[in-house]
Amino acid sequence: MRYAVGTASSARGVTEILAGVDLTARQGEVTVIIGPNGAGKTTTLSCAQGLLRPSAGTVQLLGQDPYRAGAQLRARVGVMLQDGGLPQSVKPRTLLKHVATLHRDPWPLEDLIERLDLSAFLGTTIRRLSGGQKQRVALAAALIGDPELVFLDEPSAGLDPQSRQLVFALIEHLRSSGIGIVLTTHLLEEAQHLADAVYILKDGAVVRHGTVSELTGSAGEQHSSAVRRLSFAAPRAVTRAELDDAPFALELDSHANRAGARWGVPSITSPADLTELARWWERNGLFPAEISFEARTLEDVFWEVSSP
Ligand SMILES: Nc1ncnc2c1ncn2[C@@H]1O[C@H](COP(=O)(O)OP(=O)(O)OP(=O)(O)O)[C@@H](O)[C@H]1O
Repeated sequence: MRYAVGTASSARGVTEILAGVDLTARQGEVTVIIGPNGAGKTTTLSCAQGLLRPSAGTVQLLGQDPYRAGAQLRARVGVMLQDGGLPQSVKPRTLLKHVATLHRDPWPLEDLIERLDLSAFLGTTIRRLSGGQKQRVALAAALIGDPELVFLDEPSAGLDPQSRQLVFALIEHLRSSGIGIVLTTHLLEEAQHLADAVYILKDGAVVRHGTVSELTGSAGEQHSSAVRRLSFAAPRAVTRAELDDAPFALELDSHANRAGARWGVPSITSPADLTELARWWERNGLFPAEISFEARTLEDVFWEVSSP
């Protein structure tokens, strides 16, 4: 699957929402779109699915223009919308059975029920389900046709940790079966865990894209690929004069208690930087109670690119 959207607009062609979205998603991969509220994630998915027609640019879905394509293309694609889009007065089993009959070779219903742990509420009217239960039914409805690719708009929003694990496992199963998955999420840990490719959208444009390791290794012009984040627990409060003497900007990670505070040093790029920091500890008699060292996360990159 490939699609590139130059500019998209509403059906009346008056509102420019996307300008600068060039995105390719591949079969057998999880492509994750992240970005602040209103960045254009749902609009990008709507263009890709053929629900909106871009006023400029091209969109290709499984080699076809999704806006003009017919039912045959739609049958190959699974879609889970942000608001669920489920009929409220039917029961999940009835709905899933019905959707299955619309497809030539549906996903075995009992297997999907088990994977998403739906059995306890299959006979309850959808209107009466909890948000997380509805979410899982919506995911099952997107998958029952055994699609070649799926679009999932915030699939884990509102799920409890157990249900989220089920959804993660199912997404990994889809990937290993060669299905393409395009999803949006606000959970950056989830994105980091699942994504083969990440696109960060801001104000209707892609501002960064790449694999998680590409993004966490190189985002931000001032950072080299060796950037790590070090944090340490100070044995006591650090004075203003000591802070002024520090070789790097220190960030307060947690508030001071009797044992001192936890400080972050975001810009350690070499052993020489570490030596300088250790000299500062030595000069000030600050032998840390604990030190940890972490690679930057997708969340760090997200904050860098989304801060004004
Ligand atoms: N039909 C429309 N007409 C006018 N403006 C729209 C339309 N649809 C979306 N927008 C605007 O376009 C922008 C992008 O919306 P979109 O729903 O794609 O964002 P999003 O990244 O999915 O946000 P969220 O994280 O809140 O779901 C928003 O400012 C929204 O108000």
